[in-house]
Amino acid sequence: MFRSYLNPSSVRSTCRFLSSLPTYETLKLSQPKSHVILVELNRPTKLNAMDKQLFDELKTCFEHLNTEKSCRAIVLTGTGKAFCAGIDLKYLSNTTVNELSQIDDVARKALHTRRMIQRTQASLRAVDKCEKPVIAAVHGHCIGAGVDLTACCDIRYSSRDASFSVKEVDMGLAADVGTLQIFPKQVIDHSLFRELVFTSRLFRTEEAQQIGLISRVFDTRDALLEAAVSLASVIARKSPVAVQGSKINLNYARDHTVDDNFSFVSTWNSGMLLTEDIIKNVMAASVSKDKSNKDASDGAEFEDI
Ligand SMILES: CCC/C=C/C=C/C(=O)SCCNC(=O)CCNC(=O)[C@H](O)C(C)(C)COP(=O)(O)OP(=O)(O)OC[C@H]1O[C@@H](n2cnc3c(N)ncnc32)[C@H](O)[C@@H]1OP(=O)(O)O
Repeated sequence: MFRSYLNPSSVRSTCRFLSSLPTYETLKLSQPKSHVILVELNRPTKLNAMDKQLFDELKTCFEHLNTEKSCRAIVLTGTGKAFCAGIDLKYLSNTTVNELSQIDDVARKALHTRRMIQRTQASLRAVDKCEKPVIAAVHGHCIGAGVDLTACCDIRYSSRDASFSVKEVDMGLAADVGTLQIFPKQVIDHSLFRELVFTSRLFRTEEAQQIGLISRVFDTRDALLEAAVSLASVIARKSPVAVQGSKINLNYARDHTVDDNFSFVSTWNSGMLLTEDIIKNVMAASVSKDKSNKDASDGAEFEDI
């Protein structure tokens, strides 16, 4: 299906790029447009539930894409009928019951668990820390760690059939890989968000939009993917210095005080304002003015980083 997005001019760079990509068992990668990478969680028979291998591969994949020059924007979705049904319950019980039963000392049990949690956090944080914008395209079930994963994405779109649950309270735990750590800095309706966290109840796109979890909803999955890929392509045509600098500054601002944010960006831009991309944008804008183009960066082509 995604091959239909390819246009002849991007085919050569697509092939060059794809041949250099590592392959994964639990992820599927493709390049639907120039500089856009589609990452699909790929355990469809388990509704893309996340086991150790998927967590590990997710981290490796996003760390790779972070420095991959041919990638400027990423769409993250799931194969099959769901985005993600959360942590793999077999993996969870293996790590929390079987492995711990072989350790006697309570402190050592705690440290073993802590390492497992931190490993899982590092996997999802690789998405958050990736300097290329990540657009989540959510369809079907999005449960537990699936919601955590969307919290690590920059933009979240869904299809109308999507349903969500912050399932962790029903599992007897506080969500620890994104939902409670990132969303409180982003959601609009904190009262509804807390209700959804405390009850674990399933909610649909209307409430997901109300709290600000989802920004746009599409009638079908095809329309969702087309919109997500097309948005990624718009972003990928912009100056990567500006886009990646914006993501770095947005994440920094989320995690620091206003004073810190102003200080950080002054230092950041003291170097970044020297980029040739500014000249290219100014020139493209003056040309586009003549031609009444809407998009100032239309026509400008930027070097990969
Ligand atoms: C330290 C780490 C911190 C992380 C914490 C994370 C916490 C969480 O993620 S809590 C949430 C855990 N997930 C769940 O509780 C969801 C479990 N799944 C379901 O309730 C149902 O599958 C669902 C309502 C999503 C869909 O139901 P449906 O009838 O449409 O499909 P099923 O026949 O149930 O599922 C199809 C096959 O997928 C397997 N599967 C689904 N979810 C999981 C999962 N989370 N882990 C492992 N496997 C899962 C399901 O067993 C079916 O497989 P099979 O039996 O082989 O056909």
